[in-house]
Amino acid sequence: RNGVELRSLGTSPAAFKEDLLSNLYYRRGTTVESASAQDAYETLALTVRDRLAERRARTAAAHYAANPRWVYYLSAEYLLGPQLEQNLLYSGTAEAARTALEACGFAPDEIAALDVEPGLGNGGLGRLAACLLDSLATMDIPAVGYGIRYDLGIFKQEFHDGRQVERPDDWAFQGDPWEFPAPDDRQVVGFYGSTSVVGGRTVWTPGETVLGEPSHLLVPGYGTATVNIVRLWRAQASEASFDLTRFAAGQYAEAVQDAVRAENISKVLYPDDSTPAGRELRLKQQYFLVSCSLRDIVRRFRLRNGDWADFASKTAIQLNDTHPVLAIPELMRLLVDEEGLDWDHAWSLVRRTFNYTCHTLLPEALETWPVDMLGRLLPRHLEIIYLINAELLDEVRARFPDDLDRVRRMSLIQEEPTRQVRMANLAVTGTTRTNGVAALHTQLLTSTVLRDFHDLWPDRFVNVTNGVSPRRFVRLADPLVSALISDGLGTDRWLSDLSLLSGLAPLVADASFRSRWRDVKRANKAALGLGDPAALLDVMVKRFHEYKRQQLKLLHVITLYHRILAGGYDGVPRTVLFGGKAAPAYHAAKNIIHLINAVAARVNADPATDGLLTVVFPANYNITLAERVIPAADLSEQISMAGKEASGTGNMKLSLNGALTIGTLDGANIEIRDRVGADNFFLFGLNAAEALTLRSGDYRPRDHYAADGELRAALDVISAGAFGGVGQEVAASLLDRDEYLTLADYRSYVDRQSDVDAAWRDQERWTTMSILNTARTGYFSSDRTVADYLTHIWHASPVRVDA
Ligand SMILES: CCc1ccc([C@H](C)CC(=O)N[C@@H]2O[C@H](CO)[C@@H](O)[C@H](O)[C@H]2O)cc1
Repeated sequence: RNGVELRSLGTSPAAFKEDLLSNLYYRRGTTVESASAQDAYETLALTVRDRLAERRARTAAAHYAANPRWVYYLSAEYLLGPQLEQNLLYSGTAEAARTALEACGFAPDEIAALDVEPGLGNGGLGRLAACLLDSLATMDIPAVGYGIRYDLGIFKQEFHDGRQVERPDDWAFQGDPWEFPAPDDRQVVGFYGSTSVVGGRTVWTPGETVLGEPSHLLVPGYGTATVNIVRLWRAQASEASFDLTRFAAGQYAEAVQDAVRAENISKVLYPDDSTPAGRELRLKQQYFLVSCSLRDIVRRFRLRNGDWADFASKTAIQLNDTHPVLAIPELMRLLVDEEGLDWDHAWSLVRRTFNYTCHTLLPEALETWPVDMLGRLLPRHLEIIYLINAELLDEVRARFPDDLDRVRRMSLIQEEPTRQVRMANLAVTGTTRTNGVAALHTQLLTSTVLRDFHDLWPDRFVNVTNGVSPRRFVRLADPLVSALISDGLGTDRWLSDLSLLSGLAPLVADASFRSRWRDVKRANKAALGLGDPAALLDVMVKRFHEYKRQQLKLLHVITLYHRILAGGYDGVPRTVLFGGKAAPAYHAAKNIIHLINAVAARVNADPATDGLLTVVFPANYNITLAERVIPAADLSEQISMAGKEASGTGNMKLSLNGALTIGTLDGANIEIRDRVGADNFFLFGLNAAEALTLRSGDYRPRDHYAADGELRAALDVISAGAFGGVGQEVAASLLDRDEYLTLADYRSYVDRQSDVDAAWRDQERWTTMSILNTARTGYFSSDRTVADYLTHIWHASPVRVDA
């Protein structure tokens, strides 16, 4: 644009080294001789970032010229992972960087270890958002991710006497070289206050305002010039908030209290991943994200478009679960109150602009907000929600006359026991498409929690099965298997077309390929350094939740221990690895963590288990650790109660890295099994319908306790306090309630584990199954997921960016 030519940065090692040195001097203000490792890291990051920023400039120019239809992804969470390795790979400068660093006397691995990961998410939902952004850029789709730049990310997990202890995660303490602050795009966000009608228009006068300052990170595409962005908002006090009078009077705390109050909005990520904390600050965070992002989206629309009628055709906004659903009444407010559009026109634009992804089936995870809290914080939005509700219920009454129960169930307002706004109902009502994240999940959504809405608007519901980025979770995490795959296929094009993995299937007949495949897995286990690399590495890594049933894996461990103590043990040597955090207020999950560490201490200390059974639980499971554990795994534990795990994405990452799955017919496990073949999947347990029947019938967990000696022994040893008196409440809740049918699935699970042992003993058979798991799970690429979103929901097209 305006004929300004961008000088392109050289890609040669010499050019890279030259830039690294000049950045060290001019941007870091130090010299090679006196530079610290942190200096080297920051300078390296800037030098790599510059090369991506050059592509970003070209991308922005191409997008401006194309005036395309945009995909905007609104998410309260992003688990982007460490940025350095990714940006070295995507900029093609990994080798040049290593040579330049060594030439300057820096140790590349020491420098890379300084790369912190922005832990701006809890688990599956946050990581999916990051994988989708990676695929959108790789597929040249004009897209922006919007989120919150929390000062403190997901807590750091430490174990003290086996108990989880949470430590604040001040991830940007050293600053973040990858982000671009953009203070000139600040937005003003209002809260509280009141509304009045002036000249037929409603005016909201907020009681307080804060500023939203954006900074963005680059989201490079793989194997293409496109570089999109993710824009993260940080709350700041409006300059007027510092109270000089109070300061002069020595009331220092009071002088800054408004500023602190404002900044608190983006201070910390809420560490819950199932039960909403229901705190007003969380609601403030959600509106803060929505208000800043919609204003920025409208600003961008106006750069190239003048007619509101074009807004929906130029803008597809995806709501990542209910957390950003206030965007629906907020856009109505902007269009009706600020832009003066009439209600119906505004409503049709809003509905055509938004789409909603639901990520859960747990009733307690579906957010509702107290009417009085929402009405106090956002008075105009509550009015708009009431108006939307009135129209909805008119439609319901017209379609299902005299069905008061249905009206009560579908209302956006829950009346009993307290008046609450149902965010999932608002999400379905105010969007064009609602999708689940796996076939079973979408089917259950439309037949249970959202059944009424499916009855009213069946075509609004569509399934889009999750996926994962093969660049992050195969190429970056597992360079050894990536090299072997490229060698086996004779190309590395599989990295942008994962369906090519199917070309590996015939290689199961090639004994040398099988042996190289085994060597890679063993090398990855050795690199992980947890347990004997020759042992079967049995991995369960995910957030702790009783529906995911880490407690079932633990009962299996205790059963194996008992079998070893009993003598004549014929199981294969096994290392059982747990990884994952529990929400700080989720005591049942924290008790399970405590018990796992107590059992591990006992099993690992007992010489009887040497060479047979080891239990490891590395603390602080995050993307960085996942990238080390997943390539090393032989067995993937996906053992949730059927009908509870919406999809799972760890299951996909582990299969793609050649781990075999033991699992239930839940979430995406079903689709993984359908693709890898029943012979290459260890299935067990009740399916969703059977589980629901048992759960809603008179399920008595004690019957299983009474009927199964090994189960009884495992529960008794816990209840007896044999593991340092830890975990008795875990055993008690399994015997009394067992909400997630752990005891009902125990026998089927433990017996299937014996089949795992049998398969492992035949290493050629195991390796064949492992190669077939990788070969047949190309479908679970987030590129395929994005292609499905484009076909069924977003309808956006790629814009070519010249290299
Ligand atoms: C309000 C508290 C809260 C916060 C986060 C959530 C998320 C929806 C929980 C989550 O991460 N769900 C997971 O999303 C993944 C991506 O779609 C799925 O693969 C997992 O099955 C699902 O548990 C629920 C409730």
